[in-house]
Amino acid sequence: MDKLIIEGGVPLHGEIVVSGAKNAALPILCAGLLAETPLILTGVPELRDVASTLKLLDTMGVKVSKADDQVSLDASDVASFEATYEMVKTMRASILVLGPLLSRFGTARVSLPGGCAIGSRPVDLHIKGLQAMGAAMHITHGYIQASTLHLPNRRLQGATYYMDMVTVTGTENLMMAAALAQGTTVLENAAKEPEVVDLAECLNKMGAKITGAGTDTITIEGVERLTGAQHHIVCDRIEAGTYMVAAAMTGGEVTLKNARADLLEAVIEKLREAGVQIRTDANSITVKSNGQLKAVNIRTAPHPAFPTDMQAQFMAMNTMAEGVSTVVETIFENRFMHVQELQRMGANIEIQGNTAFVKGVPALEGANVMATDLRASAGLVLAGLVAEGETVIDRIYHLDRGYERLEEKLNQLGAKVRRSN
Ligand SMILES: CC(=O)N[C@H]1[C@@H](OP(=O)(O)OP(=O)(O)OC[C@H]2O[C@@H](n3ccc(=O)[nH]c3=O)[C@H](O)[C@@H]2O)O[C@H](CO)[C@@H](O)[C@@H]1O
Ligand SMILES: C=C(OP(=O)(O)O)C(=O)O
Repeated sequence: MDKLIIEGGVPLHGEIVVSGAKNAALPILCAGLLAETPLILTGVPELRDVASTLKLLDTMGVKVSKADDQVSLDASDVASFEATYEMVKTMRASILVLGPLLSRFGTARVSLPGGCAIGSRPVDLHIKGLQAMGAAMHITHGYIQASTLHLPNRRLQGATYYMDMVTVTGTENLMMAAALAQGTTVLENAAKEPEVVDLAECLNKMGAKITGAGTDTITIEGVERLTGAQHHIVCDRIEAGTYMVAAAMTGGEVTLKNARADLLEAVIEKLREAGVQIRTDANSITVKSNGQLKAVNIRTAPHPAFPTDMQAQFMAMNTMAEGVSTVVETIFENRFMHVQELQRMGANIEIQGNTAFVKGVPALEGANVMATDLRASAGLVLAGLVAEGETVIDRIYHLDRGYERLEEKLNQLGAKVRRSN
């Protein structure tokens, strides 16, 4: 199993290009199922989750071709309407095929994702939303079995649906389902994440009629068919945020190209509060720090508030900052798996319920640590970059799910990172 070995203590300097967003690419690849002619995507990151999604689409009969960051999907001959347990367990975002399959083909069989390291992660709102649109939904043997065969013209029926929690993939699944429904769907208390907006923009290019994406009410006027289009995936704000924290912690100066400050307001605000200098323009962000940071309190919440996907990285930063901070996780009940590992590196952290109390220490120490989920692993990499001596991170396949060419990009900035097996 691959390990990452990091020699800490090198300030990062230079420039890197931020990749396309994993969390935009995955739903948009699934949206390819909706199109009767080829969908062409650029800016698709080279990630394990993207490879898993392409494999899943391939098993359904979608013709997939890929060259560098361009992916072309031809869903004119889909023959299977199933996402098996084997597929869904490697990547829970596979649930995103449910809405497209059901609305275009009237039938879908998708394994329930179940929980994961960060929490229970139910999909009840995806299911209830589709039921509100008239679908027959049955859960049997761990699978969601969905059908529209009893509905007029076998089409989902537009509905108004209030989601009682803000759910990103739930909003995306229902938006894709509603795109081909008969009549108008209104999604209330919808997720406002930039990746939802990117999906809506792609769907509109494919012929959908969606307004309000990026606000908490999204209106989707169903159309009879969707066609292919060309779309460039929005930049990965979480990847950008992770490198921003890396520059801040190591006391360097890093420019991120293809990064959008308007998608990172809460993160930028907190870094400035920590004493980091940040300059932005339309398409890039420059972070400069002397490595002397002040601890900052964090509370995760749906966009535009502070993202849960940046919580572990800021926790790592707080461990070496001056002062005491609280980190409150309100989205996932178990997203503190990095804490025990950071403690192994000398961090002073105490957890009470969904709050971590972090007291900055003068220095972290390199140690052997274990990656447990994607962003927890990113937090450990950041800690390793400033720790004294060598940090060895085991189980880095988690990182490969979401960070394109991580060690290459870090080394480009002067870090000393290598992979070994
Ligand atoms: C592929 C992708 O885009 N993943 C992101 C997505 O995950 P994902 O879409 O799975 O997360 P959700 O936004 O759905 O989850 C938010 C909260 O709603 C709850 N919930 C969700 C659905 C549901 O049917 N019932 C329910 O109770 C969850 O348990 C959680 O407490 O948003 C998360 C929150 O920003 C991010 O951490 C993930 O990186
Ligand atoms: C939790 C994440 O991804 P997923 O929803 O795919 O598990 C993430 O991107 O941090």
